[in-house]
Amino acid sequence: MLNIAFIAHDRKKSEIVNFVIAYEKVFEGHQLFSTGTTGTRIMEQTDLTIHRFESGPLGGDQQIGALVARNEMDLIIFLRDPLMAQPHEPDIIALLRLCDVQGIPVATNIATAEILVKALERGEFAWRELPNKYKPGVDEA
Ligand SMILES: O=C(CO)COP(=O)(O)O
Repeated sequence: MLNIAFIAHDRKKSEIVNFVIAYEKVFEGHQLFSTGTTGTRIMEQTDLTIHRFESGPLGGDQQIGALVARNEMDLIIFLRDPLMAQPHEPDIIALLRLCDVQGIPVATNIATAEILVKALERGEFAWRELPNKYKPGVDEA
């Protein structure tokens, strides 16, 4: 069982709801998390149970980031709105940065989300369940 998070900005909410409906069977065996409003919207339209954190602007991205920092989040679908400024932009950047620090698969658009969910469906996330997972590292300059 993997930990999966859903996050979508307001003009991407319908897109993420439709995406999760389409792959509900794939997601139902996993532990699901979301920011506040995204989770409410998904639960209204599916039978999934999602642990909802605060709304994004109130700290929800950071709460998900805390799990990422501990390498406890396995996959994030984060449909960002690239055409609208967000008041909590620093939180969004921080979350994506932590995903890169830990090597967490994160989709920020629907095309990547499709590819990752198909990989999930095929069982290609088994490496996330290994005890040591991915060990982040950097090359010295
Ligand atoms: O703003 C968000 C992510 O940055 C999403 O928050 P909500 O799901 O509460 O709308």
